[in-house]
Amino acid sequence: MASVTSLSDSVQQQLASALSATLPEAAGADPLLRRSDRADYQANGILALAKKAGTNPRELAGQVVSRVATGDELIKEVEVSGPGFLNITVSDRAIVANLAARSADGERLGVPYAEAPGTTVIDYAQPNVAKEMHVGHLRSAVIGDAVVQILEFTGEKVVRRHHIGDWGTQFGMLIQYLDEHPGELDHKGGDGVSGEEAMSNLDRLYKAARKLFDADEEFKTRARRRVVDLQAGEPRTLATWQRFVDESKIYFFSVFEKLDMEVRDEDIVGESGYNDMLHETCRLLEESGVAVRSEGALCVFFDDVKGPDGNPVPLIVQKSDGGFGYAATDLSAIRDRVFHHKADTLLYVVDARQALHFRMVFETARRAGWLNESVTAHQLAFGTILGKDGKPFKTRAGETVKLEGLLDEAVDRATAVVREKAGKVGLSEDEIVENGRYVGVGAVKYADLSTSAVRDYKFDLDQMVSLNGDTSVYLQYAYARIRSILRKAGEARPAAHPELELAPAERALGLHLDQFGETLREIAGSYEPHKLAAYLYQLASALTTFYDQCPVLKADTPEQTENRLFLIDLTARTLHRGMALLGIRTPERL
Ligand SMILES: NC(=[NH2+])NCCC[C@H](N)C(=O)O
Repeated sequence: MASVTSLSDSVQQQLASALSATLPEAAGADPLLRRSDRADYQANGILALAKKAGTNPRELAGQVVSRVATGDELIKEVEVSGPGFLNITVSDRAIVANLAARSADGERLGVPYAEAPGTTVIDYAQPNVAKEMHVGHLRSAVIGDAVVQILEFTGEKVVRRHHIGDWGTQFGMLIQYLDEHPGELDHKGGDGVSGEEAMSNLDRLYKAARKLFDADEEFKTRARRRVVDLQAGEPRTLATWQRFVDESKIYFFSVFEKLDMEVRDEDIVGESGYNDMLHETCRLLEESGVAVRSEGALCVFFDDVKGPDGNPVPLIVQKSDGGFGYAATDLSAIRDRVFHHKADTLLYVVDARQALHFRMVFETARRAGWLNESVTAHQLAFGTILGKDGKPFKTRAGETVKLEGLLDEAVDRATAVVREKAGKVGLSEDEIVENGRYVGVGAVKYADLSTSAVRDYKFDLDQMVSLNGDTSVYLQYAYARIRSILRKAGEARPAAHPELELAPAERALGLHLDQFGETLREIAGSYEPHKLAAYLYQLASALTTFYDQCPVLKADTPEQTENRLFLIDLTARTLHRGMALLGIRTPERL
């Protein structure tokens, strides 16, 4: 099936050609079409073009109007308004015909692929080995997953990278401790260790190792030696290190599963994965003069990065003791992603508090020539999750909040909400449990995805599972309600009736459905999934108005009923697809 040109794109093209026929120097100029309350669209671009050409804007607008073909095909009416705007109304027939073409396009709903898709490597969902995941990791996972889904839908080649923290000096202490207490990571119940048990094992071990490290000088020395062994790739040390990684992965996967999110083992390439590249990265930076030795350390300096004392704060690529840190790994990862994976875009879904690190790393890579105009890197920085009190989210004891507990609580609350209505819908206990899970996890994801990522937001479960307002469960109910009407009407896909006149609420719904592809196109360029959430919420709101004003099963004629069924069917499929792109399920019955 074929992709569908949106009504707004078609109108835009017609205006642009009328415009360039009227004013040849305006060829290729953008008529700046926007949705409008006065008509379907308003074009605001003529004003500026007329000024530039030294002609009267209203006159120019009038000439453009006289060149636009009007009728039933597409543009029904176009008129000059105000100082030189155009108000455009499209025909009912064009709306329904456009939607019918979308409906015929199966799963893609007429959404075109990007014209020139590229390769994006996206770095997201990157917890740390032997450490509990926190709410920041939740944000990275949820936002990153949505961006992956949206980019893949537009045809972009996406390489996923989970840059887990699995390397560094802290492993010396852990490895040494485990070698001295070999039973500590054994699983009591045999092989089938749960994620929770894995994490509590690791946590206990971490605390014990830390305690010994701080108290016992000789242990400290032994631990430091193991760091050297690890970096040298000494086999026994590596084997012990691997146990930490494996145990942590059991835990990570259990959390990702709870999040209802696919993470593939082969996409987990942690900091250790770049170990072999570190020396070469440093050599390249030093030989090109991008990095210089300063007090023994290999450093990159920036004019605009200074400490409180006014002295420059460099990016340290290699410490004076020869050790490599976070920056060396990230610079090596850039080389791998650009030269091996042939990426043209690198994305990093990481906490805004790491913005300076990434700014310095990206600038260093630019100076080295690894990044340039055609190979770019962006941090999709996200803000902090706050508690209800507006302070960073902590438990009462001041500890960071455990992710699993949070998800469990969301699911509990959601299950209660689902249960309340379950009788009316006739849900079985299994369905209640399954829906509770999809509604609860969806609530958490949607809350995260419905505000701009850089903003902090309050984690408020009551609000998140509320049936009214901008929540996932509101959208999920909108979907389920349509599905229930369609089931009542019989499962055959309803046909469109372009010959019918549309009510205002039908037009509004139809014009919004038409914008799906454009919304995705915009997001694929700006990496702002919250705009998809906003789109879907507006879609559900347009649907609510439609229900209020347009009886479906009791419409005036059978054709009108079928056309309305057709409209809500396409709405349901658009909701379903859009929510799936956000990583949220839409149960059939709720
Ligand atoms: N390439 C990167 N540095 N990615 C981000 C890694 C995030 C890091 N593991 C953390 O927990 O903060």
